[in-house]
Amino acid sequence: MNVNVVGSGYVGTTLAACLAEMGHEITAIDIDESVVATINEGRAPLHEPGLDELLAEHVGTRLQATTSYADLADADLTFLAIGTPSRSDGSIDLGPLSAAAEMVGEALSGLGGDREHLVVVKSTITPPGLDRVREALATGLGDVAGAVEFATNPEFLREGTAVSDFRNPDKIVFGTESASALATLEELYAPLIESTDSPIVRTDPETAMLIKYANNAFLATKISLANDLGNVSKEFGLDAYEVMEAVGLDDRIGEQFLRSGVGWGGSCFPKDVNALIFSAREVGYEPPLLEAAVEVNDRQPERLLALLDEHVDVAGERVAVLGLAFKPGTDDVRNSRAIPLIEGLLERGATVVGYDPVATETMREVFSDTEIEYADSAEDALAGASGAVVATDWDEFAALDSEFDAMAEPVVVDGRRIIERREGITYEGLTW
Ligand SMILES: NC(=O)C1=CN([C@@H]2O[C@H](COP(=O)(O)OP(=O)(O)OC[C@H]3O[C@@H](n4cnc5c(N)ncnc54)[C@H](O)[C@@H]3O)[C@@H](O)[C@H]2O)C=CC1
Ligand SMILES: O=C(O)[C@H]1O[C@H](OP(=O)(O)OP(=O)(O)OC[C@H]2O[C@@H](n3ccc(=O)[nH]c3=O)[C@H](O)[C@@H]2O)[C@H](O)[C@@H](O)[C@@H]1O
Repeated sequence: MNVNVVGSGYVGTTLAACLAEMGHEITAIDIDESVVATINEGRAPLHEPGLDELLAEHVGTRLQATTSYADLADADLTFLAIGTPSRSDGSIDLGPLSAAAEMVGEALSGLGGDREHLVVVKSTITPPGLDRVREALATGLGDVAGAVEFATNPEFLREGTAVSDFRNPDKIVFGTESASALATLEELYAPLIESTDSPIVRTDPETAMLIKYANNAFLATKISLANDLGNVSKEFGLDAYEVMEAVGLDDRIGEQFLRSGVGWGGSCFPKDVNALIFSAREVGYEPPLLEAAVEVNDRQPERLLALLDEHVDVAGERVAVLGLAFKPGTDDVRNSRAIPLIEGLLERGATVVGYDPVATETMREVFSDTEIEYADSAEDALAGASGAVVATDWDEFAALDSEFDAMAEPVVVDGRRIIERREGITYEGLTW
């Protein structure tokens, strides 16, 4: 099939590359010229394992990127994979997605005769917000609004494993309003459905989006519960990992997303849980459990710094922050737990030295070189430091050993249970 993917971020680029891999003809559209140029060179505009290889294989044959909406109507369907960032009140900013929907509508307004087109929202957007996107699309379409159908197809991939998650989904959710829209999506995904046996959930567009929010809210709350129980374990002098490993053996609970520590970050859990809380309040419901999940998460970085305070007064001292990305495998620092840790250290008057294998450049946009130092290796970050805090569980941190010997005061507070305890360091785990 011939497919447009509007928005070439983590989701859009992964979608475009994986659909090309499935044999479809893809046009990736982004307003950012540098993103488009990078994709057309056969490289990913962001760090995501496996994506460069897929793009190198398919760009120029089954996939090309452009900033132009001009040929949109030539395709069978158009995905919208535009960001839906948080506002300060927790609601999502529908501006970029609505603007893109209107531009798509305008580009499709030339559709004539019996041509039909399906517009599929891939972005995560609360059910009440969908009408605004429908309206924006209809405004752009004008007279031919009837020739375009509307659907949602929420995405469940994780950053850092986006390509493999897309290829092996736990479920595929289609939110459609007609049998023909559903048939189009099933035809598009047929190669994936056949190769993976993934269960298909067929529902309406709004329910599909609430499934997405409920999914993320459940996972974030699961981690917050693990953190709450982890804090209790620590106060009892017990190891939360030993406890939760046993708890996870219960099939009804499951072993995943029970790793306690400095909490959840990223572009989605914080944004989506807060958006769900905001939307629930708008219709008159206060969701106490979701609010508590956010509160527990917000407190974890300060708990970590309080542990550091017990061992060292960091005012005027160098402190290493190991890991800047919100999780390993990505250069994304959006809502990374490293950010409140760095802020707390700066408030204490520390000189912060950050290190991350891939996220230094993205963190430079949050903290400039005048605010914090960036090291080229964990070894350089640790040298001369009077304390180290661990914000991201990059594998390479597990191998650190003699590097700690160069610290001025070898106090290590681990927020991710990645550092090996060893002789010669004062080691504190956040929940163990
Ligand atoms: N990042 C993730 O792991 C996941 C994200 N999602 C959801 O998918 C959506 C997209 O997220 P990301 O890919 O992370 O966003 P992103 O911020 O990485 O990428 C969005 C892209 O859209 C482009 N863009 C903005 N306005 C445009 C326009 N009018 N026309 C064309 N391009 C335009 C931007 O230049 C940018 O490249 C969000 O709603 C997010 O919640 C869902 C599942 C996973
Ligand atoms: O909607 C989205 O964007 C995506 O959000 C999450 O994916 P992602 O944010 O990429 O990463 P996760 O692996 O879920 O990790 C999120 C945060 O939780 C933290 N985490 C995760 C697992 C755990 O046991 N403990 C824990 O603290 C991670 O360190 C990270 O900061 C979901 O897992 C995806 O299914 C979803 O599609």
